[in-house]
Amino acid sequence: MASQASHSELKLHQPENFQFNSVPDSHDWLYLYDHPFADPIGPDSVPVIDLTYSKLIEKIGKACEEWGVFLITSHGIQPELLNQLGSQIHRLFALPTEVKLKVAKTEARMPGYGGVPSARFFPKFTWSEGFSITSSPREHAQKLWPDDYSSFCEVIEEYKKITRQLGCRLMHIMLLSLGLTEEEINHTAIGDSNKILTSMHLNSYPACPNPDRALGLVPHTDPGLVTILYQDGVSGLQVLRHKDGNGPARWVTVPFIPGTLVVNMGDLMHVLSNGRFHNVLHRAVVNKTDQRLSAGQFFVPPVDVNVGPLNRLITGSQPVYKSVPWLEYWKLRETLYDESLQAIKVDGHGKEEGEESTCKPRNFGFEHHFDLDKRIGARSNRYK
Ligand SMILES: C=C1C[C@]23C[C@@]1(O)CC[C@H]2[C@@]12CCC[C@@](C)(C(=O)O1)[C@H]2[C@@H]3C(=O)O
Ligand SMILES: O=C(O)CCC(=O)C(=O)O
Ligand SMILES: [Fe+2]
Repeated sequence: MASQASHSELKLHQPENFQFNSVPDSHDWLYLYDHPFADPIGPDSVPVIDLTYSKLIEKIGKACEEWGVFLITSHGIQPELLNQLGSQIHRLFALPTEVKLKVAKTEARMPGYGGVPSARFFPKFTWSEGFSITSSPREHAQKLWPDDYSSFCEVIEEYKKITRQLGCRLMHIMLLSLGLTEEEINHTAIGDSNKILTSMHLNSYPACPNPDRALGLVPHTDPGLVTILYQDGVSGLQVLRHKDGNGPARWVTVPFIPGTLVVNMGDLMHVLSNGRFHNVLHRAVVNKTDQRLSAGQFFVPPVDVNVGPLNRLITGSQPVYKSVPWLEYWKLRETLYDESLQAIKVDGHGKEEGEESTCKPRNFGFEHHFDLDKRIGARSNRYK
């Protein structure tokens, strides 16, 4: 059970409690315009890949290398299931705060209602609520809806099962695109799809009185292999685009296209591919009129598996990263955040030109107003 202290802190920072006409200082970000916003039409439009395409392997490989994110259509998940997922997420976040607090997280990485672990590296609160699901949601659902918890569980379980197969299929295609044979794929850390682990995180970004000043989700890369993201009708996900050498880094909005799902590369896919696949930096912004809902499904290998550049990719060339157990990398992420990849680089592979820390400067221009160490302390205490 979460302590009273964490309950009151969580409650204080839930946007639904804000009856203000403007964003309070605790949620007021200065850093939103660190990079310009791209025109989403033309060369800066996120690739959309129909999974029934011919030359699918090449198309997926290209999108992984050039973008690190793409939208998929014809993925085989019934629109009805996606609609049900959207309705259940809506039903969850529409519950009164006191009810949601019955299942508040006791720690950032635990399942339940609350924020995301990466938020503690940032000086301000985000305009969002979250709900993490690591195994079955049943125990929490029973507390939220004692008389009707099964519909939530059934939809989540079904969606998890189907997207799990989809994610494993996509990762298989990604490895084929890197030139691996079926035999070689079987010997990789992710060759056995039965061993892949997944977890889910549901997000609600309430409409915000001043979206130019608030952020839905802090800029981050996903630490694992890949993520499949469902968005329920409103766009808000932005990816930082700078890989094509064409102009300065810019935030590109991933459009909402009905029936599509977003796929993005995490740090481990970047490592496995010896830096070829782009672990895309992304964040979520909010808007003035609509609540936005999303659901991320995160794919990771078993904790004890060693993750390093694939043998096939380092024969004849230098590995860019060391091979480390996934658990070790995960711990590095917990402390170093956006500098964790740098920590496992093979000596001699310094920062690439143009490569910058994802959230630099750490104080986000708040140095005159803000003591970030205190904020990180306050945020971690929330889970104590
Ligand atoms: C299920 C999980 C994956 C996640 C950590 C968590 O325990 C709960 C939230 C998830 C999320 C969402 C935002 C980005 C992210 C990196 C974070 O800080 O929290 C991911 C996490 C992850 O992939 O580790
Ligand atoms: O809600 C979104 O669009 C982004 C979610 C996300 O990046 C995450 O949960 O890791
Ligand atoms: Fe993410």
